[in-house]
Amino acid sequence: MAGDHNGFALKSLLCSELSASGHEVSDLGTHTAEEVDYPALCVEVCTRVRDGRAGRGIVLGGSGLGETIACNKLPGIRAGLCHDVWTAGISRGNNDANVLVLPAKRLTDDQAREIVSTWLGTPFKGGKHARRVAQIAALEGGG
Ligand SMILES: O=P(O)(O)OC[C@H]1O[C@@H](O)[C@H](O)[C@@H]1O
Repeated sequence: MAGDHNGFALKSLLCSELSASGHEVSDLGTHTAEEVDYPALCVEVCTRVRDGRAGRGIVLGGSGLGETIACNKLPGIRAGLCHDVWTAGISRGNNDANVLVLPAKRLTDDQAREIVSTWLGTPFKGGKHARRVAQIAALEGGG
């Protein structure tokens, strides 16, 4: 997990709670409320997901838009910006998202907890969605 200055507080809360519930969690920063640039934090998370050191990644920002754009620049990363439980379920079930991006400025703690829980607990549906995920992956080579 990682988050910029906008996501720092919620990220710290979620890290603690996920750890307490038995998940193995790495907090990759930022560790203060001081303003930071988020792209490098996205790379830290996504690199671990790509090389298998992490099963999933979670990134928090203000809107989460910049983080989503940055994460999806890395081949093999399918980052979904999720505002609610519905989009969390779609991003996993249909898109096999391996990175969850949360808009910290628009979520209560409880909303964030519900989104993360749904996202972690929803399996990929496969079938026609696997075909589409493969078509997306092919775009990484220039289409
Ligand atoms: O808070 P500032 O630095 O203005 O903007 C950073 C935010 O801009 C958005 O794309 C990202 O979600 C990031 O958190």
